[in-house]
Amino acid sequence: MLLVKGISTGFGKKRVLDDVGLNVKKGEAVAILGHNGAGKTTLLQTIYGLQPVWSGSLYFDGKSLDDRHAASEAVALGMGMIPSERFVFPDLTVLENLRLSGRGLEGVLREQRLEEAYDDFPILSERAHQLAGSLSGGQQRMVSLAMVLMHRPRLLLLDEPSLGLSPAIAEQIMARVRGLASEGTSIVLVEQNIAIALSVADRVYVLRSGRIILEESARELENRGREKWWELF
Ligand SMILES: Nc1ncnc2c1ncn2[C@@H]1O[C@H](COP(=O)(O)OP(=O)(O)OP(=O)(O)O)[C@@H](O)[C@H]1O
Repeated sequence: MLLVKGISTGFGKKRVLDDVGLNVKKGEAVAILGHNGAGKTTLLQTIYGLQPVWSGSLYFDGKSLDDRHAASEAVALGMGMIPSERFVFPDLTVLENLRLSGRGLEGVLREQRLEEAYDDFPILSERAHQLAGSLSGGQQRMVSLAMVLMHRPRLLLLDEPSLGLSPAIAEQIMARVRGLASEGTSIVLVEQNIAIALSVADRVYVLRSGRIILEESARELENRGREKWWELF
């Protein structure tokens, strides 16, 4: 579904990603692990089209993304991204956020997706007419995910979805992400919390100073034992 071949990028003269390669199959969940500043967010942004590619190539669903012009093409291509910072319109209600995200969808389909969002996260139905900015951090994260899912992306990019959430809420969100993968959505997940990453990921890549230093299955990483995890970074 996604093939990243030897990409490099950065900011100004500073190189942040150096010859990074990875692949994600249909319905596969891949986690990107690494220290702060390793380049994980930059990698997601580059895949989504928010960051120019200095060298290397990206392929999505077998097609080259070399001639992509703007990140605004990502949704039409079938990508969705949830950044780590809050990503709702705080002065709009939950329902208005979801409807806004679903603009461009045909009316019946949009209403159907809305109902599915409420099925995924019943609390959003209860809070439909509440301003999104007044919700808890976890509920806002649910709104973000539901907004992105209005377009049923084939590739979902998630930047630290569990950050700052209680374990119960994080698990609720990750359970939905696991469900999406089992329904065929490909996932790229950036996570600081390795246990949470392993609860979703089939495979992991470790990024250090902008380079991939390890790729292995989630099971292999699990088998190393928790106490060995940090040595990898
Ligand atoms: N807009 C920017 N302008 C200049 N440098 C940036 C910018 N965004 C990120 N960087 C730098 O790029 C490097 C990688 O940052 P990035 O956010 O991709 O890392 P990360 O692995 O996601 O870390 P974190 O877990 O802290 O978010 C860092 O050195 C960071 O300071």
